[in-house]
Amino acid sequence: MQIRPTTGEEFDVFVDTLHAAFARFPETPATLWSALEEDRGLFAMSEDGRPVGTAAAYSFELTLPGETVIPVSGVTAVGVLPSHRRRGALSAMMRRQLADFRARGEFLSVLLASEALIYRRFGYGPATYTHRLTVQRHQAAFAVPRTASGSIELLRRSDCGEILEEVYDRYRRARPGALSRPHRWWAEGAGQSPISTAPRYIAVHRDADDVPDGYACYSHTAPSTLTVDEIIAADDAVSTALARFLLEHDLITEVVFKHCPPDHPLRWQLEDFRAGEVSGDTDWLWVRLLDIPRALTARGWFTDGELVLDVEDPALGEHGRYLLTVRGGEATCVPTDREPDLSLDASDLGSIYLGGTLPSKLVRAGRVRAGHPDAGVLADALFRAERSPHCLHWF
Ligand SMILES: CC(=O)SCCNC(=O)CCNC(=O)[C@H](O)C(C)(C)COP(=O)(O)OP(=O)(O)OC[C@H]1O[C@@H](n2cnc3c(N)ncnc32)[C@H](O)[C@@H]1OP(=O)(O)O
Repeated sequence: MQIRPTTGEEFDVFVDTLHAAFARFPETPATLWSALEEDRGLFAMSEDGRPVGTAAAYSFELTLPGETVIPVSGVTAVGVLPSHRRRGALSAMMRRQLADFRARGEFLSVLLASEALIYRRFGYGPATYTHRLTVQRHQAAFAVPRTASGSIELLRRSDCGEILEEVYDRYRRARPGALSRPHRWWAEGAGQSPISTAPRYIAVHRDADDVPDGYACYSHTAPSTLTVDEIIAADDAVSTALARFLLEHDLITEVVFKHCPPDHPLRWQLEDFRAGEVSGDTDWLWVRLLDIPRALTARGWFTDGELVLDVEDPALGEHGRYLLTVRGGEATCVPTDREPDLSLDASDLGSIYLGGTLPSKLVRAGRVRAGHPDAGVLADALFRAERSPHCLHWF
């Protein structure tokens, strides 16, 4: 299967081929793909010279534990026509992408997986998680006092100017697992709400100096339901103020918070713990390390320690054993021939990298081999992040 880059003039053919892979028709909103980067698309070509598969990548920044911000490629728009599946088109595009990402000097790539069975073979592992929280409004009395000072203003999405972009950008730099939303996305209204300009109400929180420091994007989705696309806030106090605002909405029986991180405190703030029901617990960002020493030394670390990792990477045909040493928040990572504490494959390393998946869980699951009984919990302490990584950007 021949793989070739797309050209700027082929955007329509690219989107048509992608839509056919998903059995969608062109009425899918045109803005959904409008942030695609012209020079980062690939076609898989059939023998008779027709495009039968697509893949692309966005240029994002990802925040690592310790508030380090790094460039990453975000794999997207992957599709192969149903008539040409299981002949290696995806595998050929993935091989090409991994080589391209390394050539760009990147040491990490990320994606959102349409199905969980597709991407492990290419070295990606689920690394951040998200869930939906449905709160019955009439049971939602708070058990904790109000702490945020400031005010809330109600706007329509179309009247927000650059407020959302600025608030999101400050938030994402401090949250492990969060991706940038490049200006191009906001300018194009690309992707999903609130970047897309689909009708939404936006509750903007401003601090005591009137500077926006949080927002909630929501709409009325069923006769008495408010669905919240996202709450983005500088800190927990602002996030709670926005959640209170939504839960005080008259004529509403339930509020659905679509995207909550695993460490979301809201249920613990309510008098009635059962007023909030968790559902839709799912993986979100999948991570793949392209250069293990660079990736391990780039993130922040919060506990001193040493760990020998033996990593098998079948997709790249590579194998390495590394000594990771953390002292005072700084890590070194060098090849070693010491006996491994953990033996794992690249996708499981991707899963534990941001601190959102406990290594000991993967040991208990039988995915990762521990060299001695304490290895799993030792790795848990080492890999933990300052808070659970979370990503809510759709791409
Ligand atoms: C980041 C994103 O964009 S996510 C979106 C992914 N796209 C979609 O879900 C759209 C619908 N699906 C498709 O277009 C195709 O089925 C794809 C892209 C998932 C797979 O493309 P193909 O060209 O058929 O994959 P390819 O032939 O390279 O398969 C490689 C291997 O993965 C396996 N595989 C591929 N797709 C799947 C799947 N959905 N479930 C389980 N295994 C799969 C194949 O069996 C093969 O295994 P093998 O190496 O053991 O033989």
